[in-house]
Amino acid sequence: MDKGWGVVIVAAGRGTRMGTTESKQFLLLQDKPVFIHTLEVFAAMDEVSEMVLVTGAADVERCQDWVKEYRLESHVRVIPGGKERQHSVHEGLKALGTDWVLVHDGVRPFINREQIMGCMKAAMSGGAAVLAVPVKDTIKQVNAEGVVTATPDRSSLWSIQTPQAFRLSSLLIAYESADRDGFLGTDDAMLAERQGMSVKVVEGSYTNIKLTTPEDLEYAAFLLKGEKKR
Ligand SMILES: Nc1ccn([C@@H]2O[C@H](COP(=O)(O)OP(=O)(O)OP(=O)(O)O)[C@@H](O)[C@H]2O)c(=O)n1
Ligand SMILES: C[C@](O)(CO)[C@H](O)COP(=O)(O)O
Repeated sequence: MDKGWGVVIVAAGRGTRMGTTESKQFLLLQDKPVFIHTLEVFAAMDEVSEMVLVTGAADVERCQDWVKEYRLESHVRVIPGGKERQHSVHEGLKALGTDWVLVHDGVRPFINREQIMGCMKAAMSGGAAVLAVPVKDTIKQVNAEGVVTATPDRSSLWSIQTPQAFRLSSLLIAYESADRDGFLGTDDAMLAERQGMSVKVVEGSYTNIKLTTPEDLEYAAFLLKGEKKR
């Protein structure tokens, strides 16, 4: 029997680039913590059978309280993460018992069902898929002296987002291999690519931002106002 889809939402980072006292995943957007906005999108999907929220060890209890407050306790388990994003994702993967997995950043609250479904469908036909958008700027490679060394052809460059979708057993093998080799990647697909897996890119939306630096909060408030009007 197909054991369906599990979701790992990572929210164990410190948000150093945001520079706030409170970690960015716990900041309020229209009175609701950022990570709750994110959880609610996945919790509303019948296609999702298991969901794990990975947070800092010191934040597990207050996250459980928030999860109860927003009536998500039947959907979400809260577990402690690790030092880097990759370690947190690995903890989440080990906690799941599904056939397929979506990995998503807790600080990308503007994801929607349509984009998630696109990613799931592409993974089920090809094994792995990531949401992404074509880059809008010209990208240059620059050396330590601040001098341009190359201008890659923009038509082949994409800005990679989450969710990223995989067969759980394959991604676990990729994570174990990275762990053994001391390899640290900046997204989940990088680890799958190391195993020779083919990763399909699914075009998403420029509004699926990762809250990273202070100006992102103003844009997030603007986006949320627009959502409420619809
Ligand atoms: N040890 C870590 C580090 C990051 N993350 C999560 O990974 C996502 C994307 O990471 P990023 O934006 O880099 O978050 P931070 O590490 O918190 O930010 P910064 O690098 O500015 O400190 C976030 O939801 C973050 O909470 C995590 O679960 N565990
Ligand atoms: C996984 C990710 O969100 C894809 O864009 C991103 O790579 C996370 O990177 P960060 O260094 O943790 O911001």
